[in-house]
Amino acid sequence: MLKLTNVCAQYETGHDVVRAVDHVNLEIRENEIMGIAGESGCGKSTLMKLMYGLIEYPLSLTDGSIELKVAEGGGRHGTFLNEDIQKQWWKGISYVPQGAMHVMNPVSKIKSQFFDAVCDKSKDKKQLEKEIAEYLNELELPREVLSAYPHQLSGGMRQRVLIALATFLNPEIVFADEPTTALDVVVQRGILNMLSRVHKKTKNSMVMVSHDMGVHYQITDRLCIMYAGQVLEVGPTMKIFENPRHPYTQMLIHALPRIGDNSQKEGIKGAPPSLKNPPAGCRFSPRCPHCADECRKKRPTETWLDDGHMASCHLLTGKRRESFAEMEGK
Ligand SMILES: Nc1ncnc2c1ncn2[C@@H]1O[C@H](COP(=O)(O)OP(=O)(O)OP(=O)(O)O)[C@@H](O)[C@H]1O
Repeated sequence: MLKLTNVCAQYETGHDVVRAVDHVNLEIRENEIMGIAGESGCGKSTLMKLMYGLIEYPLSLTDGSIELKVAEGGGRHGTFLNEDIQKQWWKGISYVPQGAMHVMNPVSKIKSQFFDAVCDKSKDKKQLEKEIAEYLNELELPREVLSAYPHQLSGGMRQRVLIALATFLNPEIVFADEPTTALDVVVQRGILNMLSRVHKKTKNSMVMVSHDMGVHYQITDRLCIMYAGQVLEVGPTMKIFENPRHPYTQMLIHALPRIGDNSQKEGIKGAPPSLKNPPAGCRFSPRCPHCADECRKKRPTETWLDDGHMASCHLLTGKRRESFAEMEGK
């Protein structure tokens, strides 16, 4: 339903450009939760903005296309390209941005924020308020939040209100950017449960950006691993956790703490490259323990493995494939 083909996008910053997204191919399917993971600055939020059609200065799309197909129903079906995806905001697709406090109007009660977002003049206000209260109730939020200002709610409650606001009109795709960041683990679990509940009820698709692999493990169906503006691996989440194919993903997963495992966990040495002047070849090669000459020179192609699992690494192609498979088997 949402397809990115060879997408490249950059930010203009005075004299320089930051190539935040580079040749990305990705598909969001019906009724799935797709997770986007990677280190800070790898382009996760930018990719999400592009999928949401939020393409405005200093960000521009320099190559490729983003195509949204909305199914029949509600009089909003059709195919929308790039910036035109904005025509589907709220009803067709919606966005739960990072930082609930910053995106809500601090001087407006939650009720007014719902009325502004829903913006259905044909509906009687009392009826609309009743529907909103019923929806909040379904999501286990008290109706009293409607009379509150954002600062009167806790961080977790504000985030839940934002999710309710974004999903009230039953959009076909919900984008959530770091929905659990800066919340303690108990509140985090509540937010993840709420997202799962909305997903099960509406059967919509969700795209969730998080740098927290634990969050992806708990909630996503498929996972996309980004590094330095590129997609290194995509596949069913469980497959990626059980059998990560890209060395970067392997290192990310091996660095996760596990109950009963007291071994010292090592972080990934080095730092991601600058997106103003990224290295030729594989962008992970300066940090990769398997780096060879071809990795420094040539960008690896996408290699599709079994069951919709893709990784982009020279170890998965040509002669090195067999020796890598042998080494992994040991
Ligand atoms: N408005 C902007 N102007 C210039 N550069 C930007 C802008 N927004 C982001 N960038 C740069 O684009 C790159 C990708 O940023 P992006 O926010 O998409 O990464 P991210 O993976 O979401 O990071 P984080 O997890 O820290 O939010 C980074 O190098 C960042 O500095």
